[in-house]
Amino acid sequence: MADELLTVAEMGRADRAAMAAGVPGTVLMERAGAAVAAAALARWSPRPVAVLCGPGNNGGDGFVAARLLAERGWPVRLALLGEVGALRGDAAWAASGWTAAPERPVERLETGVLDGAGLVIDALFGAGLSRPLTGPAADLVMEVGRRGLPVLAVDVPSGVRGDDGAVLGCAPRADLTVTFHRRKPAHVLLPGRLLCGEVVLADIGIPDGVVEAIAPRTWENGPRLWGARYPWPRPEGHKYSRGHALVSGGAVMTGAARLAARAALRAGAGLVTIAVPPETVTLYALSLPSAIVLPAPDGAAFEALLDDPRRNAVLLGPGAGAGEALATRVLAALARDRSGVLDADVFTSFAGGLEPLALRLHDRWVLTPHDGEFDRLFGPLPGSRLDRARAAARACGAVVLLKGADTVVAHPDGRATVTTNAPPDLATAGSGDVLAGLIVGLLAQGMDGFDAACAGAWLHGEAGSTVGPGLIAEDLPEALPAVLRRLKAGADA
Ligand SMILES: NC(=O)C1=CN([C@@H]2O[C@H](COP(=O)(O)OP(=O)(O)OC[C@H]3O[C@@H](n4cnc5c(N)ncnc54)[C@H](O)[C@@H]3O)[C@@H](O)[C@H]2O)[C@@H](O)CC1
Ligand SMILES: Nc1ncnc2c1ncn2[C@@H]1O[C@H](COP(=O)(O)OP(=O)(O)O)[C@@H](O)[C@H]1O
Ligand SMILES: [K+]
Repeated sequence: MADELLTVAEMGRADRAAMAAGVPGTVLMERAGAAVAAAALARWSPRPVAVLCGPGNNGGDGFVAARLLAERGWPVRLALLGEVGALRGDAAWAASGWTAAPERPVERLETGVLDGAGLVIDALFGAGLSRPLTGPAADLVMEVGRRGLPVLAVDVPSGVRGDDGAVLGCAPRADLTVTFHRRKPAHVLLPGRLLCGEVVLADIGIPDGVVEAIAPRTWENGPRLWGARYPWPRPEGHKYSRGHALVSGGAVMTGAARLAARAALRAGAGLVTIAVPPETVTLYALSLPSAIVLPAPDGAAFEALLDDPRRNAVLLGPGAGAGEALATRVLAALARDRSGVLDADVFTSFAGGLEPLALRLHDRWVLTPHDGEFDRLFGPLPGSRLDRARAAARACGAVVLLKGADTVVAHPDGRATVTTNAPPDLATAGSGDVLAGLIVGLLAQGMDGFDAACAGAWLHGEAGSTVGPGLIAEDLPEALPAVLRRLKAGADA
């Protein structure tokens, strides 16, 4: 499946470009409807179908699918929101193909159309959804849910907004969603992703050059985006050529930096130094034999460690304790030519204002807030998670990774990815510390900020899926070798 995600506006441009290149709209619609019918035939045994059509081109796709399933002998009932006479353009053409047979009526959109149905094809609204579902459309969607009927959604489940996956009013929970040419953000962002079921991407004959011309800025995260630049160890390499991460460890919440350091080592950093309060050296050293544990009693001692240019990537925040001392360490790291990750308590330490950070940050730094930390640092920004992460990255000049079940990574230049492989088992204490450690480990090996954030988020999700139920944060670094072995086998192929 292609990784690009097209906004509704970009998809509109793709449709128009295809038509300008000589592919008529009716041909695109015929192929879209045929893909829907084919998906129904592939997934379900022959059964009575209720096709719910809306007043636009999404409804047009429904008319085509209805005709093709009826031609295959499936009992099909079709109901339309509005009047056939009010349909325009390609949708009117598609409706005429259905009504050409006198035994195929167009029913009013009322719940009775569901009687006897073993499958619902939801072709009410797709890209054109412009306001919340109300009236008969909402009634039908609610009734489909009450009856527990299987649903095949055309493009998106009706009520789900294509650009952000938000539900306007209500939307059905589909078993299968057939979308066209490229997926939209709604197929990967929550709650939309959870309502789509399985997503099938259908080729409707829009030439590939069209996507290149549109140059989309959003992708589903995966190794195809960054795998070619993954920093695998080289035969002629040695530990000093694999980077040296410096992790700042706290006095009380010592687990956070230990988890992060272990993840940085597993991600392949040649060396990891943890700078810790002197009274905790033994504790850190005993639990992490492969890390270098050095005492840093104060800010000056930490700066002395930073001054060694071989320590090329820095992690600040996990378990650090919010306040002036942490803020000073962050500004000291940013004053030097380093890359790094800012996480956890850093966001509280700079909650008063972004300016001191924004003045010094650049795109070899990655900020990894969850939603609460994000709002603390950037304020309550409007829009989808994609919009908000992009605006934050632009505002601070660094890569922003907004954590969650649909983690977004955004670069200040507007590129963004959505990560879809993270299981809910990752919602456990310390799992974010492991993510921060993975990213700093990759930065230490020379990956750029965007690649390191994307690769880190993806590896984190894969490690989480490998462990599955019962996962605790300690398991994640240990799951990494198997994940990396699989990644390497794919990358080498
Ligand atoms: N040539 C094309 O443009 C193609 C379009 N395709 C299909 O066309 C769809 C987009 O078609 P449209 O742009 O016509 O949009 P839709 O069919 O999604 O809906 C547009 C219509 O619904 C109305 N509407 C929006 N929200 C409403 C609400 N909550 N309650 C009542 N009415 C509402 C709008 O005023 C408009 O009349 C895609 O999702 C896809 O399924 C496919 O056939 C592929 C080719
Ligand atoms: N429901 C979920 N599904 C998938 N991943 C999740 C979910 N909830 C949280 N996560 C992931 O778990 C990690 C939690 O990080 P964080 O909130 O910083 O926890 P901690 O500070 O305890 O380490 C993040 O990577 C986040 O994306
Ligand atoms: K739909």
